[in-house]
Amino acid sequence: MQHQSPPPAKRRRLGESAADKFLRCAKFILPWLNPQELAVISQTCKPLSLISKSITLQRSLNATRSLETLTVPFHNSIDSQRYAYFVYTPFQIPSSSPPPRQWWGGSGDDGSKSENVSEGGRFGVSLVDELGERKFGCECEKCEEGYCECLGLEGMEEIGNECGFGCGCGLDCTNRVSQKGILVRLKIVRDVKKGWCLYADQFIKKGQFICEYAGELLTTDEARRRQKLYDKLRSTQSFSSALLVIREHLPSGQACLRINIDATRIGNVARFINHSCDGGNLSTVLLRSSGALLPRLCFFAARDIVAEEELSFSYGEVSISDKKNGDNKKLNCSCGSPCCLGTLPCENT
Ligand SMILES: C[S@@+](CC[C@H](N)C(=O)[O-])C[C@H]1O[C@@H](n2cnc3c(N)ncnc32)[C@H](O)[C@@H]1O
Repeated sequence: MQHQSPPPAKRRRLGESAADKFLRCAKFILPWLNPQELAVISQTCKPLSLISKSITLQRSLNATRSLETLTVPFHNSIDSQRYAYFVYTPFQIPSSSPPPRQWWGGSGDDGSKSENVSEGGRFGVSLVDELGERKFGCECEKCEEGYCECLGLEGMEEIGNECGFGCGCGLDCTNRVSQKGILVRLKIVRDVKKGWCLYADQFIKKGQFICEYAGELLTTDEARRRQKLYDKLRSTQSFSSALLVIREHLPSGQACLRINIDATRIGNVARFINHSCDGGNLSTVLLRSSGALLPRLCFFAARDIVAEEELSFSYGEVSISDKKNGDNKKLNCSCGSPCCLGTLPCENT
């Protein structure tokens, strides 16, 4: 049998199709890479450099990886960092080590919401069994605006109740304002002193829901371990952590529920909200939802907020020990408010 080589034109087509396959694979794989890996691979050849550039652009256009209804872009006019890299979750999740990879910035990532967030997912740790049966909850089917007969308020301003997975009503219930994701236009802006900052990109009315503080739920031991690691990283390089500790005093007054949420590696846009010594323009509410084991920390507009305003809240009281902390641990505050204390509150984990 005689083997005939294809004519030159056909050979070129065969060559092109191998290149096409290579590019198709690259377009599939590169969005899974982190910025360092992307930078390395972009130096190997021109086509991969072009794909990396397009991924970087897509990433800078939407921090939410299409897991929210609205896009949240990055804006940076002060240095070359185009975006902040972290894994996006719209809700609290159990801690994950190592953090999973997440596809981000490929073509087709057009900013439209790609996945419906399940009710179970939104509540993180729920009191619903594996078959989805309610273990407890209420029978409500229709609730009044902001009120469900089944859920009595605790009488504490910063704690609220919403219908949830354990209720008979659906996601369109009016008593679930914090469960529909981010519905106000936001953007993430780079500042010389504070790093990334979350900004309003539209007028936001007082009382409107902004977002929840989403991230990994940690045990206290793990929170302490990570805080030590973050303090060390900060002492050697420019590094921002987003580990929040919430203490909820239970009605008995005898016990305190401690919740550690780390949005440093896995989180949502709330990880970009900076501290302000004057309390900022956001109020925080611990929201309990029927069927959920743990409350969620949610941000609401504390007053009318205009477009282009930075969103901020108070990270807590600045203690004398925060001010005395050695240079390694002490963080200077640049909130710019007239009552600025010059030091960021430091969580004593
Ligand atoms: C939850 S993160 C906020 C987002 C952060 N700016 C970033 O670039 O990712 C908390 C960190 O932001 C910085 N930060 C927050 N508020 C600040 C303030 N008022 N002044 C200076 N830095 C601030 C500190 O580095 C702090 O550890």
